[in-house]
Amino acid sequence: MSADPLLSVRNLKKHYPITKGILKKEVGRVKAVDGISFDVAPGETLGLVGESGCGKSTAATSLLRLEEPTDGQILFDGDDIVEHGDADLKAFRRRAQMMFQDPSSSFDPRMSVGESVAEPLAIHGMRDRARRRRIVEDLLERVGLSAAAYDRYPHEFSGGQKQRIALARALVLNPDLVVADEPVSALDVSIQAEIISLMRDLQTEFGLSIVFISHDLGVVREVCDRVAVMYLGEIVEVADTETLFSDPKHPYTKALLSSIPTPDPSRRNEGVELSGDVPSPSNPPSGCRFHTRCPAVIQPEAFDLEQAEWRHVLDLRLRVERGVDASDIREFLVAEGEAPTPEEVPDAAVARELRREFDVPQTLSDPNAETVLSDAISALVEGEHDEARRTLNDSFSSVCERDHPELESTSAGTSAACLRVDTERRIDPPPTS
Ligand SMILES: Nc1ncnc2c1ncn2[C@@H]1O[C@H](COP(=O)(O)OP(=O)(O)OP(=O)(O)O)[C@@H](O)[C@H]1O
Repeated sequence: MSADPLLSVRNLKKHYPITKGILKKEVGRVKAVDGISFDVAPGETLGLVGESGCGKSTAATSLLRLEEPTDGQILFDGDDIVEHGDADLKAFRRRAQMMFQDPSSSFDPRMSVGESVAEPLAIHGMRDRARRRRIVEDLLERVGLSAAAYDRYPHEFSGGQKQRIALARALVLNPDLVVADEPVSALDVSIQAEIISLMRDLQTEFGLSIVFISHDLGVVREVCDRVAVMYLGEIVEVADTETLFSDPKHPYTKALLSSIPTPDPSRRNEGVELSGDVPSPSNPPSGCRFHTRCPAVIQPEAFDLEQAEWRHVLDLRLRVERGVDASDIREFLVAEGEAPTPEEVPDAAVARELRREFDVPQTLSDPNAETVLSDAISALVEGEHDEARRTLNDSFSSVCERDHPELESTSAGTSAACLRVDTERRIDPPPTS
């Protein structure tokens, strides 16, 4: 980015307290946004993408101070808006607007479209009603509606038209920044394309910076100059859009990209499957937050397992840590007709079922790893849960669980927070020219 950034977010955090009892004692925190940093240049569109619940909307509302951030700096044109008092905050709100996903709930049904769009002008002190009307009628035309829309009511318009009206309202104060939270997700695909094209035209016309939030990578590719990928409250990769799509570096970005439907039949089976559930932001995993699901999670140097095999072994270990009861497996095998009673189910069948459940091969490709695993499984089958857990933990732990990766520059000239990227960078530093 050549120009000074319009917006610089540094280590932004938003934690929500989890409270209990009538005294509302804090018993934990949802780390919805947990230390994100990024810049947006004048006239640039930055995409913020990630699965549902990763903290995109919280990032949006916190960076506009619609909610108070827990920590961090938000520099807008060089001033930290976290420090702003009421007057400065009001001045900032003229220059930074928000657009929401659902156009239907964005409008007061009792106010005419014109009154709704003109409302920010009135709030910011424009008393002259006729002048407000002129500005709004002009804007309604620029978003592809007619000036006559001024006196009509929101229910008379379709979803796409309402989003045009929402755009007019976001632009009425001639802002420098618009934060758009899933602005086209509620619309039909054909209408989405119209609104995206309109946003682009208006961005050029108004010289706007946009933070564009979406879970839809296809839309992000259409709209954004650069993209920041979020996972569980953190940014894991930042790249210009074309590089992100052609040369993603973070395993999470690769998985997100591979889930986009493709019409090319030869590429349909390239999907990277993510294992495991999305962990809770109130208790995020240690080290790299993605290690519980990452297909590229690093294995201990002592072993040489196939990558997928290692992933499954680690899944089994993480599950054993939470508790696996061999007697449940015995009951299951009785139901499957393996034996008449749980006591009669052979130990070997329990061990086989446990491996099958986690897609772990009946014999691992690395004999040393196999010895450890079979010892641990034998302990588990005999009800020695702690012993099994210790054996697995001693041998099958990953550096990804211990070390938290920071955003580092990659060989593609982008940034990613992954220990593999860090290793690659150290082995093969990018040219410094
Ligand atoms: N007011 C709140 N109190 C407690 N937890 C919250 C609050 N708002 C959001 N969260 C939690 O913070 C996390 C991030 O939510 P957020 O809505 O920012 O994610 P998102 O990526 O925008 O998801 P979506 O696309 O589904 O809106 C979620 O676990 C959510 O449940």
